[in-house]
Amino acid sequence: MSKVPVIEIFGPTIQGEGMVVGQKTMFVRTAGCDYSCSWCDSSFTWDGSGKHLIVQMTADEIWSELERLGGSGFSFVTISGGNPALLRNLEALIAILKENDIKVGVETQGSRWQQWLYDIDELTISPKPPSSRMITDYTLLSDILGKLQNRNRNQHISLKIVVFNEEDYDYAKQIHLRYPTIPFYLQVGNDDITTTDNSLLISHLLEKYQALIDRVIEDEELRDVKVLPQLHALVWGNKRGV
Ligand SMILES: C[S@@+](CC[C@H](N)C(=O)[O-])C[C@H]1O[C@@H](n2cnc3c(N)ncnc32)[C@H](O)[C@@H]1O
Ligand SMILES: Nc1nc2[nH]cc(C(=O)O)c2c(=O)[nH]1
Ligand code: SF4
Ligand SMILES: [Mg+2]
Repeated sequence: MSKVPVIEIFGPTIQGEGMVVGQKTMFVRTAGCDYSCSWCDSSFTWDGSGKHLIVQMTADEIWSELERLGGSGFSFVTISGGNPALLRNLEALIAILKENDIKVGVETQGSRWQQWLYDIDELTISPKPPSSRMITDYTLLSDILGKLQNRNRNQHISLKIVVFNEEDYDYAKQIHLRYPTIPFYLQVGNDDITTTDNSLLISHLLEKYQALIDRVIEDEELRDVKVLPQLHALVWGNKRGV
């Protein structure tokens, strides 16, 4: 059976971000990314610092670990990374999850296509703004979004842009104008991804959330938008595995 590089499996917890925020879920985090965002809060998946944590696992092994951790107390699994869309082999895991009536969410940046993206119930595509120092390939992004929209299944997709500054805000707006029919989320950027001082971090992130809300309120051009913090950061700070 084919294997995928897994760097952590955790939960049950809640989805802290985006369109299914608050959803009770397990997480499977795959290793490896084709990007290297300047502010990545999961850089251990790709920068070598988490190399010792990577385990090559079959779909059956991942399912067993999910059951061991979550028992029968979950109905949703979120696959994140790194970029899970680098891995064609995730097909087998998604099939097992479906067989067990588990809803599947995926977090990816819209830089790679896989056929199994059609089978994801809640798919978040998160193109990266200028502050990340990554360059968006709009031809590829449009191709991916076009495929997903044409299939018109029981799938929910959304665009989620992390905002750190005014340039990012403008980028987010431009993405929304390009793809106006796709549900659109703005997410507060966490610019202190190493601190362990939770009360300081939380008050800082809440201030940034308020500033982002204020920016949207005054903006008559941005109407159909949801503005969210990373809920898990407000509850647990920068703690890993939650
Ligand atoms: C770690 S990434 C993994 C999935 C995929 N590589 C991606 O970027 O969409 C999961 C989500 O966390 C967001 N994220 C990463 N670092 C962040 C930070 N410092 N502040 C806010 N969101 C962040 C990403 O934009 C993405 O939406
Ligand atoms: N609770 C929780 N929610 C999340 N939403 C997206 C996450 C991610 O790192 O992809 C994440 C995470 O790491 N934890
Ligand atoms: S695309 Fe996602 S995992 Fe990759 S570096 Fe950027 S935020 Fe991190
Ligand atoms: Mg995270």
